[in-house]
Amino acid sequence: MSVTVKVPAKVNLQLGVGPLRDDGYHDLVNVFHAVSLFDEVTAAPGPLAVTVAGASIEGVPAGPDNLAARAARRLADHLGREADVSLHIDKAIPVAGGMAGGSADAAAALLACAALWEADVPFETLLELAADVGSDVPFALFGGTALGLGRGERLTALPCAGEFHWVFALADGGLSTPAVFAECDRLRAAFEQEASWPHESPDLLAALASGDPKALGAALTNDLQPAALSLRPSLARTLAAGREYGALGGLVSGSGPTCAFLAADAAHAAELAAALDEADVARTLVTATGPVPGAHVLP
Ligand SMILES: C[C@](O)(CO)[C@H](O)COP(=O)(O)OP(=O)(O)OC[C@H]1O[C@@H](n2ccc(N)nc2=O)[C@H](O)[C@@H]1O
Ligand SMILES: Nc1ncnc2c1ncn2[C@@H]1O[C@H](COP(=O)(O)OP(=O)(O)OP(=O)(O)O)[C@@H](O)[C@H]1O
Repeated sequence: MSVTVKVPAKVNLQLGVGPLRDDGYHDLVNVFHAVSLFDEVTAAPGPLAVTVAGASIEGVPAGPDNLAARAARRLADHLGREADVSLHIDKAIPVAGGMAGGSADAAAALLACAALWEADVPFETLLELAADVGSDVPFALFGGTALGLGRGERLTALPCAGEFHWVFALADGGLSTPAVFAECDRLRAAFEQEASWPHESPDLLAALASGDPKALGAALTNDLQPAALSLRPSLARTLAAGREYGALGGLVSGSGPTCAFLAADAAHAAELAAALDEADVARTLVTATGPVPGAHVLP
């Protein structure tokens, strides 16, 4: 018997970063949006092991350090049982790309193990266990569009009308999330910018609620973008090309280096992806839609 869970990537529509906390994290105003790029995680009985397959999986640990294995151990601890599960990850979400691929696999592993072990774990408890594994993990269970406060783990669903069409420009190599947060702090100190408490953007929330892509494109913001650009200056060219070829909006996704561009509809997304491909400003271009549901067991 085995259980397979499908889990989406995310893009951050607003990422407001507050001051550094004593525990090494930053308080965030994090508007998450789940998009149709998916990993699949399959759990089967056996000694704890992780295998990974996919076209671009360099740097993904196969073994106990994989976030999926950490999630399985966290659930096993909670249930007071052995983490006797063999996990296989089929990866399509870019690695270290700012789209929460590892967090997605952790969320999928929690759900797959709960089903495999026939453990009746309430959704609220799964969200708490998810937050112990990483700040982005609860949202991968939650899906849709949501506001994340605290480290990003305190979630509230946001109204979102219709479907948005995205183009993702994937970069060569990843960026380390802690390094990008540290660069954000360094830049703020260097330019004597006081980190203020972020607030939800009313324009962004209104654009989501009305399903207006033009308004959403104009309201996208990411406080980590200057830090990602500082560590990876070539992203400035990618973002400029998106603007030049008519994206309704564009930004670095989370800690980067993936850049996300909003299109008016499916045809516009395909055109934009082709133009950016031709301009040679990214390793590869993929189109996706959002919002999509969070992690779920496949029949
Ligand atoms: C950039 C985002 O992807 C936006 O959704 C997330 O904030 C990152 O979430 P994540 O990858 O799950 O990050 P975690 O594994 O929880 O934390 C990794 C490291 O990122 C930094 N970190 C993360 C989240 C947060 N709110 N403040 C931080 O400063 C800390 O240095 C932390 O040690
Ligand atoms: N299942 C996994 N998939 C990808 N990376 C993993 C996984 N488990 C552990 N890792 C490690 O975590 C690092 C970051 O991977 P991930 O793909 O989650 O980054 P990310 O998408 O930038 O994350 P986020 O958007 O949450 O900041 C990888 O470089 C790898 O060393």
